[in-house]
Amino acid sequence: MTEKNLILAIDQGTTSTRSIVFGADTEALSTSRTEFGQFYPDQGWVEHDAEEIWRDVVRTAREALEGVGGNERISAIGITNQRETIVVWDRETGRPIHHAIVWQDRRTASLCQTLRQDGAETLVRERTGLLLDPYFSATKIAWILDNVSGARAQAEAGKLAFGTIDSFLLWNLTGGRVHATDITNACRTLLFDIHRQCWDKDLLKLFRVPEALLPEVRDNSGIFGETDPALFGRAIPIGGMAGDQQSAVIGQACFQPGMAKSTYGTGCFMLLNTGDKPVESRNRMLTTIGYRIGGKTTYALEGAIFVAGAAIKWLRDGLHLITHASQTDDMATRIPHSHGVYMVPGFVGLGAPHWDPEARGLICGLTLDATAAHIARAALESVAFQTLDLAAAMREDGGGTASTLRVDGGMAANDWFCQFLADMLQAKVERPKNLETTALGAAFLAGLSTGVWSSLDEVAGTWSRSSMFEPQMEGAQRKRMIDGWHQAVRRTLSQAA
Ligand SMILES: Nc1ncnc2c1ncn2[C@@H]1O[C@H](COP(=O)(O)OP(=O)(O)O)[C@@H](O)[C@H]1O
Ligand SMILES: O=P(O)(O)OC[C@H](O)CO
Repeated sequence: MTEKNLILAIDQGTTSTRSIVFGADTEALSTSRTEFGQFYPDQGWVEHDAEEIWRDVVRTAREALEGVGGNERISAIGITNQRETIVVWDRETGRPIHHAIVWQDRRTASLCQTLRQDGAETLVRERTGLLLDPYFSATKIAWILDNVSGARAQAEAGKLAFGTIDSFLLWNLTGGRVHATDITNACRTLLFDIHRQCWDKDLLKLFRVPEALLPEVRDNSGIFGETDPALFGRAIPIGGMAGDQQSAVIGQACFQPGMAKSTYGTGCFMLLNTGDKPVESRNRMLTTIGYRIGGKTTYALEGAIFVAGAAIKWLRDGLHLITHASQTDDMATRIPHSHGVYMVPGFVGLGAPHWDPEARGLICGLTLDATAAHIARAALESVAFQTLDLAAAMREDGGGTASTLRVDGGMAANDWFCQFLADMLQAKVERPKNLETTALGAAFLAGLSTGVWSSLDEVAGTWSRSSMFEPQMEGAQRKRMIDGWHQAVRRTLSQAA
């Protein structure tokens, strides 16, 4: 019999869907990737077509499997996904009743504001570790139930299902047999108590979400179900699921308290492992579940920045200053300093630590000798400055100071950025050999449940570094730059900080 020691990881991100087959040595043997449509039906609204996402998942998975000669050696599938984005679908037909509402969407900002004024934030914070912000899922679910004709009544009658993207994919992969999610996705909905680790009736009432909509919540590693044989030629177990940022924690092997990773994709998400205790933040960081394996929960502190690589994408698609994201590396290197130009990429408001959905972006400090290179450099710098703000907040929260930050995601390929990040953080920045850390994390979770890897220690042993960046910048220059950044941020906030 052929040995089954390969894992198919599905990484369903905000702008792209990837399927990657990994070997037991963590090498990516075959990859298929596709970008998909972003819909902006109104100001601050962001939607995806969940059916397009599903078709892309099937196509890329089939292509990745073809790259390794078919499904014969596949032990399991792991799923990782953009978090907080919601889908509501009809249990009978499997069809979504509305486009997916994406984590970046701000349409429920005023509802969040009303709930805050009514004093609901304390309850939300205590139970979920999160804040009342349109970023999270609950208000988006309520929006669909209130705006799609007949949806609320159907939801109450148990005819509809809600899921984050992992759950929607699992439902479809299993031919509509399994309605489940994993704990890292559940804990981002605003409906889940991270201490008791269950859906919370008070929160369901607060957000007016009927319980009949909800999926079952499971550990990150374990058999969630088997694929419909019609999809990939045989039934394949789905052995692991996690939200993409937590999956990157696994892929970066940040298994010890005090270890931190930052993923630079569309947004940037920094997670610090805080061990088996949730750390409450005084600085508007999120307390979240890092992973739960074998019933054992590891918590994390998280700083969420909504725009990281998206600022570089905007230079390309909005301003047409560049044709490839990687050009920004050269542009930033060519000029000796930023010339006092700052960009605050508040395109969809600002996340941690400000949580200001009404803030908007700015570029400031322009003089006639500023060039495209200064703007490109300011965009890269803004992501490092934001990471610095997160690190400072986590330090004050007593979450510890990571002397080393492990980075991944598309932007982490940029050497100039990684060096500037090390300079700002005054910490070492480590880049792993495999930058597809998110997908690798999902592969680890799936492979742990089917015996491809036997323990987290074995997984940690596979991590290896490709580059290390150490702080070099002189103190006074660093301070000047950081002061300028904070002045620029103050100008973007909707209410003076
Ligand atoms: N060399 C680079 N320098 C700066 N930004 C980059 C570079 N390569 C990719 N990016 C940015 O990284 C993002 C893509 O990263 P990725 O991890 O694929 O994101 P996601 O999973 O959110 O779709 C894009 O927004 C792109 O602009
Ligand atoms: O698609 P990414 O990689 O930017 O990740 C999105 C996050 O999960 C949103 O919380």
